[in-house]
Amino acid sequence: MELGLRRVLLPVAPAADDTNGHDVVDAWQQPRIPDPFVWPIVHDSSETELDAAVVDIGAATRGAAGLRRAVEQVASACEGHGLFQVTEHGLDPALARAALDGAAEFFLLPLATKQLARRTPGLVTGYTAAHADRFTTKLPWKETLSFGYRDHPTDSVVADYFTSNLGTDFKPLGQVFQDYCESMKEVSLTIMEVLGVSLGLERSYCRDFFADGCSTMRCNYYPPCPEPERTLGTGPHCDPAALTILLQDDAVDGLEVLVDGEWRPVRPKPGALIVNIGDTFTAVSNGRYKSCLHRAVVHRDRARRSLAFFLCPRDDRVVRPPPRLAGPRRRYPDFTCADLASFTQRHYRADDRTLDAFATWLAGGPSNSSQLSPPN
Ligand SMILES: C=C1C[C@]23C[C@@]1(O)CC[C@H]2[C@]1(C)CCC[C@@](C)(C(=O)O)[C@H]1[C@@H]3C(=O)O
Ligand SMILES: O=C(O)CCC(=O)C(=O)O
Ligand SMILES: [Fe+2]
Repeated sequence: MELGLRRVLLPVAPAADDTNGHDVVDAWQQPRIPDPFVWPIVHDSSETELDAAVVDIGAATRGAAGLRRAVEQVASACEGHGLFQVTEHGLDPALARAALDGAAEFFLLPLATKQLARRTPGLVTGYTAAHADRFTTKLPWKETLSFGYRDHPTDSVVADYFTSNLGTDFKPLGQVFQDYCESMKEVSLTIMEVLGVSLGLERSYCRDFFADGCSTMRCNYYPPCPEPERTLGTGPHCDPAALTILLQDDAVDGLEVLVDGEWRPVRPKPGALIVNIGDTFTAVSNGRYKSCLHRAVVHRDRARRSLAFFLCPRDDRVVRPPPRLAGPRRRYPDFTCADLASFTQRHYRADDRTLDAFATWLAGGPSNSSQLSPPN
């Protein structure tokens, strides 16, 4: 879907603070990766693909038998590695294609244009090139564009984000992502119904908990890499959100999940969406469901794009397990997603132990700032 972005005029002069951005996009052209992109340890990928359950979410909404099957599948997946695939989700394939193509077009624009939406320090939203504005080591081999989504009766927050940050030339792309986020929100709430039932809760409990939530959409662009074995597109981590719905280029894999000490590639069924549990839902389930530990690898000769929709509750909603799940022992302290976002964006680089580090921080843990300031 050609969105005519190529005719977007460059701003007069790039801003002075864009050196990192230029250094990064220049790195994409080098024959060897610059040192800041070298990750000290990059474990090999397993030959064994992840055996991810394929959940027919459409059948789950049509009757008791479909719901029962879906509940069994998600319970088993979420008590294990925390990832499954969904089919019959209702996402219009043309809209999915338009979103992937639109993201592809955006990332091919001149850096100065992309930096019109550069990330504001302390926030998730905005454009970044390899997070070079935040970190100086273990830089991820990627560019990202992230923006917020919440349902609103009259505002189109995503469409407005694109036009207000990038200009009216981006109105068509903004509308594509507005429509995409609305679809993702509905799919995620349907999945939340199944997750709620699987935890023995009222079918509406989790849907209601997240219905007025504030979500984040992240577009990832992973350029071809001359030394893919020495770096990572996205390092090992658990998503801080409650649930992530990932759409990737059908033909270019890269997502991997740690299972039994192996990094197992995720090969989605064509048309399926990949879903993983995040830290916030681990807390809601009082530790019963596992936040999926995953990473993204890059390729020598192929670019890759992925669209991640992160479902979160309203910023100020207190995250705690319902009484039925709280039981005698609480695994995590009460928190809000505003606290968690502040932690990951200001104090700590989300990784494979974000939730535990966050709980320690909340409890006034080690004041040793070097332990919590973003590692360079
Ligand atoms: C809350 C978030 C922080 C990150 C984006 C996200 O919305 C969910 C995933 C997080 C992240 C991808 C985990 C790995 C490290 C990270 C720095 C990255 O590689 O992008 C994380 C994101 C971030 O911008 O901090
Ligand atoms: O690109 C991928 O496959 C994974 C991206 C991811 O994990 C993230 O953005 O949180
Ligand atoms: Fe992730």
